[in-house]
Amino acid sequence: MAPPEIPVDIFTSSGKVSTFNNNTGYARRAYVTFLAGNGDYVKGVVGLAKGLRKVKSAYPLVVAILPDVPEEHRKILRSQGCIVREIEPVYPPENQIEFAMAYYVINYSKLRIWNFEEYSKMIYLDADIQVYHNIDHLFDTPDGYFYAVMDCFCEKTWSHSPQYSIGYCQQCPDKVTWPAEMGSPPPLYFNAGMFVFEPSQLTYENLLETLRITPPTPFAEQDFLNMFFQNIYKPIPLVYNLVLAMLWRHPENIELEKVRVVHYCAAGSKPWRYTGKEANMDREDIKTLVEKWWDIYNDASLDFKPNDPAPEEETFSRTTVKVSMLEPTAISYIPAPSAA
Ligand SMILES: O=c1ccn([C@@H]2O[C@H](COP(=O)(O)OP(=O)(O)O)[C@@H](O)[C@H]2O)c(=O)[nH]1
Ligand SMILES: OC[C@H]1O[C@H](O[C@@H]2[C@@H](O)[C@H](O)[C@@H](O)[C@H](O)[C@@H]2O)[C@H](O)[C@@H](O)[C@H]1O
Ligand SMILES: [Mn+2]
Repeated sequence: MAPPEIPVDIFTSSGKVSTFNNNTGYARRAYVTFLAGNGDYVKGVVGLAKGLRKVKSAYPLVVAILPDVPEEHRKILRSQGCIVREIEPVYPPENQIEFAMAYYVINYSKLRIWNFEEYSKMIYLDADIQVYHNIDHLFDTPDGYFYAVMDCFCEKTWSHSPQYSIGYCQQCPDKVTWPAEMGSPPPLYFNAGMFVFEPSQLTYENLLETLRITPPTPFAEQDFLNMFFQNIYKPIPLVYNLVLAMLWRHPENIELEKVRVVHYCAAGSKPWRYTGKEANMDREDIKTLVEKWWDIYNDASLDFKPNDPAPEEETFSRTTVKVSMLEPTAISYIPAPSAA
């Protein structure tokens, strides 16, 4: 029996939300990203910080950095208004696994963000993500669930998986149905480049304890998080994390003008490394999305100014959206407000 419908107020606003500050409410919300190494991903974080400012997000950006991030990069991030938090690495148990990308092994360190207990709710964003329309309303989703966008299994990076071998993808479950002889279809699976979560010491300890006894798999912490949060995972609309491969794998599922968040995760699509030479990188939509990223990155008016006014009170239209809390196995979307 479906649980009762829980009316949920989802604010749609022109990008500003009042942030009352009695330490129990909105003030304990933040975006968080992850930065490792002394390479060029720091450009991704600067772009993200400026993008959130452009859409007038009411919340700060915390950057969880590994010890190997150089002081010069830390200064750049602070100069852009980021809250820089050094974390210790997290390594998976000893393994012979071949990760889909060798560097994925460092992504387990993302798990430290569950320990940021000074925040009641956070939205994690990869550094290769850009936010083009305000998504602050996602902080008002009901607590107790893990919200993220469903991934796609059609790229070669999935060639290790049974889904890929039979051409099955959750983005089009009727195209190739899951054969009965292979048991039940895989549970809904999210892309771990963006998710809405609640930091908690208990969850953090459970995560690390479970990791110690979980053999690593090709998509590293993304596979692990999907397994760990399987029973409370709630899919949210694709507009909140456009995995670029969706543009050529499932164009029928995408209305680009409505997309709020773009995830530059396809091979060759990192804007700061873009050459246009890899497969699909010569597409007009990809070129436009890379240009849009650079427009924000190069826009000096979006640089942090220390005396930037705190987001002022803003009237916002409040819509009450009934979100039936169906079991995670059924796709229950939080309808996306119309693009701002
Ligand atoms: O050298 C690196 C590689 C990755 N990352 C961080 O780890 C995340 C996940 O890696 P990536 O986005 O490249 O994986 P993809 O989404 O492309 O599979 C990045 O977004 C960054 O936040 C980083 O800081 N430095
Ligand atoms: O360490 C595992 C990574 O797994 C994910 O990236 C992959 C995965 O989503 C595939 O499904 C896509 O095909 C691929 O393009 C994409 O790069 C996350 O975006 C990243 O943050 C990180 O967790
Ligand atoms: Mn990414």
